Amino acid sequence: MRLIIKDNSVQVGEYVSQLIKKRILDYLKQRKDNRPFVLGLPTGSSPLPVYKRLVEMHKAGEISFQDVVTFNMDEYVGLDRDHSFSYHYFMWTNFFNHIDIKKENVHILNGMAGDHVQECADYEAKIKSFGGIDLFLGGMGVDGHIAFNEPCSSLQSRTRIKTLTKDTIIVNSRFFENISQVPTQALTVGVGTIMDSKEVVLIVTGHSKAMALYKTIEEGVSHIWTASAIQMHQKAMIVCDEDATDELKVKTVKYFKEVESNLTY
Ligand SMILES: N[C@@H]1[C@@H](O)[C@H](O)[C@@H](COP(=O)(O)O)O[C@@H]1O
Repeated sequence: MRLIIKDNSVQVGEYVSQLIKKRILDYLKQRKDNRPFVLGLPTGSSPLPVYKRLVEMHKAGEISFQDVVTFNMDEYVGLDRDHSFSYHYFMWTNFFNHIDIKKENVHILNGMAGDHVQECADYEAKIKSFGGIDLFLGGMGVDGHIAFNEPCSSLQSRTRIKTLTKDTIIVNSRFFENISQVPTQALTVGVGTIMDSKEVVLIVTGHSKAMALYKTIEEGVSHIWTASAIQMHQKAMIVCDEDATDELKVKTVKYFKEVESNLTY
C-alpha cells in the first residue's frame, strides 16, 4: 500500500485529480480495442476538491470523459434520483453535469428499486460486462467504513443492501436538514467488489478520520474497520492530509514521506 501525505485537502484534491487524469489518458493511449476506462466513484465531502479540479481540467481541454464509464459506490434506499439529498443528485450537481460524460455511461444504484436483490445483482453484472473497474476512488467513514460497508461487513461482500449504523446516520445528517430525514438503509458495492478493482485509491482528510486511518494502516485487517481490507490489495493507495495522520506513529509518517519523495504517480 502507498500512503501519500499532503498538507491539506486542496492538495489532496490536486494530487488525486492529476492521478485520475493520468490513468485515463495513459489507458486510452495504449488500449487496443474500444473498451472504455472504468472508474468507480464516491460521494461525500472528501472527493469534492477532486471533482472540482477534474471539471476545471475538462474545461481547460486537458481531459475528456467521452470514453469513461463510471460506477458509483452507493445510494440511499428510498430517495428518488431527483431528491436533493440523493447521491444521484450529488454526483450530477457536483460532477457529471459539468463534464462531457455520456449519460448512458453513468451508473448509480437505484435506491428506489422495488427489488433490491435484483438491482444489486444487475449492478455487479454490469461492472463485469465492462471488464471490471480500472480505478475505484473512495473515501472513508470516521468508523473506517468504505462505501457503506459498515463495521462487521464481510470483507468478501458484494453489492447489496446495508442497514446504516447510528454513527453513520449521525455523521451523515450534516447533509440533511434534520437527522430524521437520513435514510436508515443504503445499497452499496461490497468490500469484495472494491477489492476486485485493478486499483483502489482512498481519500482521507481531516482529524476526524485519524483513528480510522491508523486502524486501516497500522493495525490488522479487520471487518470492524472495513477499509483495512485494502491491505490485501495489490495496488492500493491512500492520499491523506496532515490532520488525518494525527494517530499514526511518527516513524510511519516519516517512512511514507521518504518513500514518496522518490516516486511520482
Ligand atoms: N457512503 C459514504 C462513504 O462512501 C464516504 O466515504 C463517507 C465519508 O464521507 P465524507 O467524505 O463526507 O467524510 O460517507 C458516506 O458514509
